[in-house]
Amino acid sequence: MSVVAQSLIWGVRRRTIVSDVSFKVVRGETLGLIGPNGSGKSSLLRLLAGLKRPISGRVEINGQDIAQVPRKALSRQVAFVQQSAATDTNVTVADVVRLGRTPHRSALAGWSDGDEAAVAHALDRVDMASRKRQSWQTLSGGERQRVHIARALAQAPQVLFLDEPTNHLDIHHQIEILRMVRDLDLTSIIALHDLNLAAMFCDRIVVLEAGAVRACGTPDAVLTQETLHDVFRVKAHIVPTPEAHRPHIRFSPE
Ligand SMILES: Nc1ncnc2c1ncn2[C@@H]1O[C@H](COP(=O)(O)OP(=O)(O)OP(=O)(O)O)[C@@H](O)[C@H]1O
Repeated sequence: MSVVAQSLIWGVRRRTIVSDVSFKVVRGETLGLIGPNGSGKSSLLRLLAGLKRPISGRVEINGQDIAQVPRKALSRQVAFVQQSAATDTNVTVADVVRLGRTPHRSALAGWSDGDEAAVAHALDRVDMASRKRQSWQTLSGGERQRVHIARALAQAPQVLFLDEPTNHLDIHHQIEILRMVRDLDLTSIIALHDLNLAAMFCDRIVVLEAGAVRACGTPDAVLTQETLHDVFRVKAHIVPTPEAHRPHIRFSPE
């Protein structure tokens, strides 16, 4: 499914937090959202996922204005992995992932084999199948993050929004999760702080600065010395890699 942001504006009181943001993500694409702390990445993701209403502008998913789509129908299409999603503590890992099936169930239908298979598959994808009976409360931060991703996968969305999904993850699981998201047959938009991971796994990157789009394009077009200096206030060398459009950034300590 395609996602289109059209002149999105959002803010609180007199402060504009998302400032006239427009871009298009095509079906199957993995878009990275990068920017300094407070640049508006989470706010923009929430607008795109329909969790916040813009002051003006609109979001279209597959050509449909999401403001016109009923919430349950939207949650069959769109899943959102939040930065620090709260979860009731007195539940098992499998219970948390089962919640992902909610949009697909009617009040009358019981829990089906299909639901159970979706949960098992999602747990498998994030390498947590062996922990399904473990209490949520006893998981490490990285394991919780992987279970939240499994919940989103169990939702069987066509568009996946992830806010800093690699927070808390060790390097193996950072790479595994981003590789899995890239290879899923769906459209994904991921807020990331690690610019090298964004370069490795995103087809295109949007750079946000003070709520506005500063640059948008392939990793090599966007991750330039100038942008890194101006937006992130760091000195860096951009090292080409054998993979087209996917540079490696070497940060300079000075
Ligand atoms: N509901 C709100 N009320 C007031 N200010 C808000 C609200 N939501 C977001 N902000 C402010 O808007 C700015 C952007 O926040 P947001 O969380 O979108 O940034 P971010 O780019 O995701 O940041 P980070 O990289 O630190 O996670 C921040 O300065 C934040 O304090």
